[in-house]
Amino acid sequence: MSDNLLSVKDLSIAYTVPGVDIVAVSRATFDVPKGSIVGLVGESGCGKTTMARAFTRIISDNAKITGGSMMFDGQDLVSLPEKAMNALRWRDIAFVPQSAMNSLDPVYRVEYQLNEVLRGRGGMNRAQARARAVELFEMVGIEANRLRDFPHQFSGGMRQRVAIALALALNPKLIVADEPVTALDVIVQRQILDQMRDLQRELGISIIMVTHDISVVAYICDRTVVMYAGEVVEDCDTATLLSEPLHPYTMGLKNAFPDIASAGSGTLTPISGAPPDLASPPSGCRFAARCPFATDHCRAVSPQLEILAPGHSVACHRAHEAPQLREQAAQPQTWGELV
Ligand SMILES: Nc1ncnc2c1ncn2[C@@H]1O[C@H](COP(=O)(O)OP(=O)(O)OP(=O)(O)O)[C@@H](O)[C@H]1O
Repeated sequence: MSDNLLSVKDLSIAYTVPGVDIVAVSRATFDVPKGSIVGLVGESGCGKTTMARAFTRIISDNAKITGGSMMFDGQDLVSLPEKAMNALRWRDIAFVPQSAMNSLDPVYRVEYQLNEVLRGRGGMNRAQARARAVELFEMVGIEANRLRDFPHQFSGGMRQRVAIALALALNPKLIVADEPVTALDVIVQRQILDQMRDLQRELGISIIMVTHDISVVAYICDRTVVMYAGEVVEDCDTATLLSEPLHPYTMGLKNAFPDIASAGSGTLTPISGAPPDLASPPSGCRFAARCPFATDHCRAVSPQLEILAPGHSVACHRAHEAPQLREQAAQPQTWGELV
């Protein structure tokens, strides 16, 4: 029996827009161990949301999974018939979308929206649904008398808690949360992340946490998958990833974000430049144009994701030189304008 709840292997997802194919996710490979929080981190546009949505198979009409597998509890979500996939949604895999306002309809009271899931999908009767709604609100720290409120009557942080309550409604095994704390101030972020961690431990569920902010993964994730331009470039337990990153992009991300636990002190060094256009990515390493350590070989040949140490994969030709590169990466001048 595998210790992984989800195993993603060589997953590719492409969007078709007139005249071009945008490969938003390219041969992504990583595992989500049972009972763990796994972060998917990378800059905007690197394919995190596309991949996160693929786990529920609710993707845009112009998107297509073009290869690979997603083994969830013994079933491949890529090839699962739609009826079986639909049965898994909410019950086994629940999604918390990027903005809680997107998941809450402003014209309906929150209890009505919980009922849609509890009664509509969970088959509960009125009394069972009411009891479960009260329980869910207690779990996320909101008083039950607020169930009759409309979404606009809640603060941003509370709306996010409601979205988490909705995701927990039918006791899923996996919650996929897309930037669940991004729009919130750092104190509320910390409260919500603490609560997600407590609930995850209490219920033994797994969470995939999608974020552009490495301080969020540092705060809450057991493992972290770093994505760049549609590819997984590093995958490791979070403590090792932060203390001994092997990929220059991970080293750069670490310098670019404040520490959530210290509420943002210290100097930040951004990675200059922008990710490549996914409609025509470069043939070598996709990060080469922004990497202070790139060589001609990096620009010419795409590095494969390889296991360099137990549980630590990286896609970088210079990963074996990481200790020296880390020292240089810690200097802000290393990340000055690249030509
Ligand atoms: N419906 C769509 N049609 C065409 N291209 C799309 C569509 N949705 C996303 N893309 C493209 O796919 C790529 C990956 O986008 P995606 O939203 O998955 O990235 P992301 O890392 O989640 O970024 P963000 O945090 O900004 O949402 C981007 O180049 C984006 O422009």
